[in-house]
Amino acid sequence: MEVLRHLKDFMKENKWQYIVGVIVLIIVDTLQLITPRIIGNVVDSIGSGTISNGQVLYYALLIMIIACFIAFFRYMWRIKIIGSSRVLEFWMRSKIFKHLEGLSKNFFNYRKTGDLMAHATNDIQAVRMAFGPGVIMLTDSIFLTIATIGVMSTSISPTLTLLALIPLPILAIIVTFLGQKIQKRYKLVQESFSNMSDRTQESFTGIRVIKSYVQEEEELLRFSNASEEYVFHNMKLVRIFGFMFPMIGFIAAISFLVALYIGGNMVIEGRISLGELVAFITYLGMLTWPMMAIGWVINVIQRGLASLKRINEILDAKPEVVDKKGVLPIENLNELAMHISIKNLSFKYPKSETYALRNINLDIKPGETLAIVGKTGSGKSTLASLFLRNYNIEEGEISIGGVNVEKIPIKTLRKATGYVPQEAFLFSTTISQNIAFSDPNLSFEKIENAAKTASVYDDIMSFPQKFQTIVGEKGVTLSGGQKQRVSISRALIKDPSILILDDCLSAVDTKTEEAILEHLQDVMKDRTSIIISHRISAIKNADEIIFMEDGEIVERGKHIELLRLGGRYSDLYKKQLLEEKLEEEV
Ligand SMILES: Nc1ncnc2c1ncn2[C@@H]1O[C@H](COP(=O)(O)OP(=O)(O)OP(=O)(O)O)[C@@H](O)[C@H]1O
Repeated sequence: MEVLRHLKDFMKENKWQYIVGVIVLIIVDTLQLITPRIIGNVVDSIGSGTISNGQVLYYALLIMIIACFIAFFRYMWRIKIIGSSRVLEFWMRSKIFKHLEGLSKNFFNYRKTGDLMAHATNDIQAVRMAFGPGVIMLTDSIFLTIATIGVMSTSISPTLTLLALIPLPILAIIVTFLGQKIQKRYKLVQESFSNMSDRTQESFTGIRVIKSYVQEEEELLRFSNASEEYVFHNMKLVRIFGFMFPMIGFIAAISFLVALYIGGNMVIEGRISLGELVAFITYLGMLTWPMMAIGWVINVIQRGLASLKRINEILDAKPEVVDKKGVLPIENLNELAMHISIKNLSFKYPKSETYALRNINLDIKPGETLAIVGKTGSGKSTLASLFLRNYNIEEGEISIGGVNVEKIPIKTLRKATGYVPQEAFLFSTTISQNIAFSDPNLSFEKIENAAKTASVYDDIMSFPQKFQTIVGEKGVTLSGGQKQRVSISRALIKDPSILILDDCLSAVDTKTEEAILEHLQDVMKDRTSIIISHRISAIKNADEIIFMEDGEIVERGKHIELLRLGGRYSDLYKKQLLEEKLEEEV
């Protein structure tokens, strides 16, 4: 089956678990069929007075031994089938996670995190249900139904079987129909739950904004609405369950009624024995479950397949940026001269019609610092992301030491690049682990030095737990500037050949910014730095400054040269000087 293509390896590895599980399940079903027969025979023997006390005890013990075997085999199929479905859940989760990690940045631009989380939870769970309880229900509904009906009609009475079974297909139809309704309502319950959780999380994350805008009452109302909606959908689900179970009981009761009335008459007429009627009624009771299972299994498998299709879509997505044929075996970027050259580079984002970069030409010699300034949306971050090969370059080229970056393994390039993004993202672990993210085995001395270079050492030492301070929700909330500096330390500890600071000093005051840049000059003296900033004070010492507008370089040169030019850069500088002066006066 096409839809199972991504599960081939799992099926190969676990095929025997399922085969053994299903065989054991069939053994259990068969054993279950023996007990009513024994009870029937005992009843008949008691009726005719042809059985002794010892024989009754013997049959009772036999039933007990069968029950023990059934218990043991039930344990076995549970381990084999339900256990394998849990392994499948783990296996799929790891596969999806690994696959997502390998996809290019563009994939995540168009997918909501919530949707990906849903695939990782609800969809995987639905597939697990199909491969666990689904397999059991399918086996039971096929085997138990056929075998029980077979035994009832061949060994007791085909007419009675036919008449007593008439209501049971209605049971299967009702369970199928209501099962679909339950799925729909269950989905609504899940959606309203996720909506309520989102609301709660957002309220607590934004509590400062809520309080400062005195929106507590309104927020409470919004939360109550979400909570009420959750209760409303849950009640609808409860109602359907409330209807379904008595309905099942009612239909099963009609079957019993038919069996008792017609079967009772047959006993009176001597066409079947009393023991056979007792066995028949027990078999009938056993049939209720597979009849319900038929209804459930259709839904469980339908849902599982739909989820598997959604998961397949993710697993079929191919990373857009990969090492192409002819990539050179460069393990360390330092094997190349660090001369970066950009020629006629133009770039459009995938699915975008407009150019984010137009005809960029640059030359950055080893050890030099390139600074990029410009209005928001002018293409600064885009240029930085192309150094990291987050996207494929379609027009023009970037080369390092004369080698086109497409010929350098992506891993080598990214390992050698220290990238600090605009939004400082820290993991919810210790500061020390955040800084040593690229290599957990780095010495503490290196971690300290990286923190010193990024001027965050004193801040860290002022926390009670120092470098062991947990960052984020469960720990200390770092200020924006502290986060930015920890994230700079994380890039510096890599000892990068190229350092890219993407407007990552915006939350740091001018003095600290100067201190960081001074330290960086020492650390990066033989390496290349690219600094993107809105603040001219941060970049005025750069070897080359480019001013970007609408994806183009509109001015370029050193600070002094650009001031002399009297263009956009010089205007921006004057504006910022004025702002600084005003701030000082205030
Ligand atoms: N993933 C994306 N898909 C499509 N267009 C994008 C994407 N990211 C950015 N853009 C567009 O590309 C242009 C350049 O964006 P970029 O982020 O490079 O600007 P920037 O100069 O770094 O801005 P800022 O200073 O505000 O960070 C903008 O018009 C932006 O809307």
